[in-house]
Amino acid sequence: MDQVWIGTSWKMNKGPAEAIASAQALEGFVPPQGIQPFVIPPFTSLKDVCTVLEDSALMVGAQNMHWEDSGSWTGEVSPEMIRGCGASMVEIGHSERRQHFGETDWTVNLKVHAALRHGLRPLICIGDTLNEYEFGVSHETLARQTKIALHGVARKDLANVLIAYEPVWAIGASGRPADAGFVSDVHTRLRRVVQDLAGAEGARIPLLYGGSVSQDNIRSYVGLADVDGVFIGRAAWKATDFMALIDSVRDLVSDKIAA
Ligand SMILES: O=C(COP(=O)(O)O)[C@@H](O)CO
Repeated sequence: MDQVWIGTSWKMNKGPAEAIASAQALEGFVPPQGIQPFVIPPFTSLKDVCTVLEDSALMVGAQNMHWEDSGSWTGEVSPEMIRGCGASMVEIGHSERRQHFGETDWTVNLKVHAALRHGLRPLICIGDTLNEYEFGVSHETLARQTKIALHGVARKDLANVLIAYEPVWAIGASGRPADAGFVSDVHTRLRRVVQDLAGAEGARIPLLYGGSVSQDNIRSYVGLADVDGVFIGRAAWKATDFMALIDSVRDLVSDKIAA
């Protein structure tokens, strides 16, 4: 592993003024060696945040995207529009979009192809529901979501793909953080899935964990061998908290990179 990814999505929070202020607070941040930080603001601030963070160490992404280049898709945003704002990443298939906005494994696949076609790095979110977890079929669900998301993707493009395992039951104020042992098991199995799909290229896809990550538990996830980063919500919305979370795993990351 050559780097650890630590990012936050601001979800539907921060209007333009607050988003710019948060970006300005992050602008001069120098992350510890081996950590690639990223922020994912709402669309209304995407261009402004990209401008503020243009020469910074942070990457910027969008929270969603349509798969077509343009057309009569009222309310949607195309890959070119996102590129035009200056973003280099795009979050695809977050469970909140699957749950509330009809996102399916198949639309995730279309969006992954579109992102790669347009030079955007897709951050593919996969996750098991509480029912799936309790019935013991999490691994089947995650393998299915991963295989469909990556279906037809050329091996050379896999170097630009990120996957975040985010149990639906772990996300948000009512979620409970996943046990590190369970995350380790999931990631080890996911590693096998991507390796079976795409050999050495698949084996290098960064696998992040997300869901109620906080200052109390971040080290338990980042310390795991098959966890290549974390994707954080609430606990990282304040810029100072985000930077503190990153700083708190400095030693773990340098050990990981050296290993
Ligand atoms: O949803 C996510 C995690 O949210 P938490 O508030 O940390 O539970 C993840 O996608 C980052 O936005």
